[in-house]
Amino acid sequence: MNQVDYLRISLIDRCNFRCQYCMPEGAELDYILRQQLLTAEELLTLIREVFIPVGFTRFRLTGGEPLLHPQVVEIVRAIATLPQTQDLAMTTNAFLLANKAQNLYDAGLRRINISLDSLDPEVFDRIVGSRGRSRWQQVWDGILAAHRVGFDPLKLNVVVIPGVNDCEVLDLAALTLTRYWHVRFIEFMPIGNSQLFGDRGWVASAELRQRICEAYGLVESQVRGNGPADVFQIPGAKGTLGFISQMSECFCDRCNRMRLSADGWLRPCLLNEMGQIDLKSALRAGVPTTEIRDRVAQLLALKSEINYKQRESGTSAGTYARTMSQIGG
Ligand SMILES: Nc1nc2c(ncn2[C@@H]2O[C@H](COP(=O)(O)OP(=O)(O)OP(=O)(O)O)[C@@H](O)[C@H]2O)c(=O)[nH]1
Ligand SMILES: C[S@@+](CC[C@H](N)C(=O)[O-])C[C@H]1O[C@@H](n2cnc3c(N)ncnc32)[C@H](O)[C@@H]1O
Ligand code: SF4
Ligand code: SF4
Repeated sequence: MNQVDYLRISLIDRCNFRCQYCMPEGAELDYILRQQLLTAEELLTLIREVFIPVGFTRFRLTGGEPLLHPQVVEIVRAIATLPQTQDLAMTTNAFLLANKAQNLYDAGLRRINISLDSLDPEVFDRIVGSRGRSRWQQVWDGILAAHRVGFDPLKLNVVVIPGVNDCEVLDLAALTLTRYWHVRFIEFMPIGNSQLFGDRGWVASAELRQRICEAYGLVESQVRGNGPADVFQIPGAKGTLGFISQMSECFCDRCNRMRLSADGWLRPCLLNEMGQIDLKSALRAGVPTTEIRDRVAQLLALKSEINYKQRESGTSAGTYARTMSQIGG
């Protein structure tokens, strides 16, 4: 069994975007009430006294949109300075990044993954739900700021939606020719908007690789990371191309992660709701962290049984009580 040492932490379930595939405009979402959110202090207590002692050393801050958290820089600094932290990264939509990139870097964040689904501002705004105000330029400025500040590796996440942005795959791949950026194509999962999925399905990574290979050639490659991407490179390119193929392939047998939601629920598997435990309530009820640690260790022992197993390529993964933004995608 793989060692489970990677914790994806959702700092906040709210978001300033409304991506069609995640939390589409008009969808009724129950946001976590402020008093139900883990405080920064509670989060750091759990990391220091529960997660690190049971073997977690790699952390990713995600959401919702992690940059909306008012103490994001302080949280980064606190986790980055723990001697046991081997890796700390963030996944963000970059809308608020331009002004925060330097502070995050100075606080110890070194790598960042940014969602960028289109190079065409109109298409982008349609995907993220711009509500009449274009968002593309501000996101692009955030990416450039992250590059300038020195985040490395700097990865761009593209959820490929058939008929919406799949025609841009070659242009997005071409970003890696002259830049040290790492573009990753993600198979759209039916977890936030299954209606969109029902209409159009998803595009298999193998098909995208074929298209890119015919245009530019493609060889196997590598980039630092803890996730499920298969990494390739256009020969001679500065950056790499990653393919995250959760619909067409099963990478659950190499699963190395758990997720902590913004309200303190620990979730052993993204696609299976079994086994979750409420760490915040335990902490607030005064349960000693040594006992919470034992509960997490027991869950770790069960994780391989909970890992998603009902995968059938191309079919819906089921319906979920929580969206990606709520779980910490
Ligand atoms: N099915 C499944 N998909 C995942 C999981 N973790 C990440 N993904 C997918 O991978 C996408 C990219 O995740 P990122 O937040 O960029 O993180 P990562 O790929 O783990 O990051 P690196 O450490 O840079 O490799 C997510 O949006 C999901 O679509 C997982 O545990 N299960
Ligand atoms: C939930 S978001 C949270 C972080 C940040 N707001 C962002 O968008 O990067 C994390 C990642 O999940 C991906 N994602 C969200 N819904 C998805 C879906 N239905 N299928 C595949 N990936 C999805 C996003 O594209 C993003 O890369
Ligand atoms: S994918 Fe990220 S940016 Fe888009 S709605 Fe979900 S949480 Fe927000
Ligand atoms: S679906 Fe579950 S078991 Fe599979 S990689 Fe994601 S978290 Fe791990």
